[in-house]
Amino acid sequence: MLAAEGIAKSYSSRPGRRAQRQAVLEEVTLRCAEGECLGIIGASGSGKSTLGRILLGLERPDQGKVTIDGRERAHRDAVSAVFQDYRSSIHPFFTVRQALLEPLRGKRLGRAETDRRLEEMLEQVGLDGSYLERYPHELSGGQAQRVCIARALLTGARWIVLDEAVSSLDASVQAQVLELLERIRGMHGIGYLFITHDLEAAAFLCDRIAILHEGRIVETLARGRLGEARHPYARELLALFRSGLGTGTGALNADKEGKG
Ligand SMILES: Nc1ncnc2c1ncn2[C@@H]1O[C@H](COP(=O)(O)OP(=O)(O)OP(=O)(O)O)[C@@H](O)[C@H]1O
Repeated sequence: MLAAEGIAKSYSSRPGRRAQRQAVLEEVTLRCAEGECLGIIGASGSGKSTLGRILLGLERPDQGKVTIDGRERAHRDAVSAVFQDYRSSIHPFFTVRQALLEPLRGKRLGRAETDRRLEEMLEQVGLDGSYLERYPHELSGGQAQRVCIARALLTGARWIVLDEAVSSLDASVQAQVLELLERIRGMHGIGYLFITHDLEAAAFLCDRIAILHEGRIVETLARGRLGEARHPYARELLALFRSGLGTGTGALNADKEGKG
């Protein structure tokens, strides 16, 4: 179980000035079981990416803790990430092979075993061995994001933080990558923390959706129970979604609330 308990984080809102701090997260508590997909949805500036970085161990909270199976500071290897900006996520001078080798460093695999793993992983994300020698600029956005997903899986992590991981892709490519993520979750039993502003995408992929508003999780809803939201902000968000004014891709054919 990946858990965050009582997370608080603030930043200095005016660097150099004294005691001017902006509270970004307050009392955030969540749990994500292995193999579960927990959506974290909220407007721009609500603190989603900050929470993602804390879950990844890239930043430390001012208060609270992140635990894996009850242990603190165990998350560095257990949690991996795929970010929105797939282009800068892969070093521009690295081939796909070099990018995918990064998480295997220190694993002492022979050349043949390494190649086998890389090709197998590429196939799992819908590419093949012919992509190994390509550079990032020779990939489409969807292909580059598939490489980032393959790299996250090669780390052997038990959870992946997907921070707006499909948001920069065209609508039809978004739908393909979401379907890929769902398939991979079934194959690997890996958990996702799916950070998004897109309720349609979250409703497609996630088992539960936590609604972040002004740094607090105001409500967490199971996918089939989105209609039961009680918090005014959650109800507003869902009403926008239903009226088609939400930020959804419009590319998904899923039965949003009934699926699963
Ligand atoms: N390192 C930092 N230093 C100072 N302020 C920061 C830092 N990181 C984030 N913030 C501030 O914290 C708030 C939340 O930012 P965050 O990126 O977590 O929000 P978000 O919900 O992911 O937004 P978006 O959807 O626009 O990416 C913002 O007001 C942002 O300016």
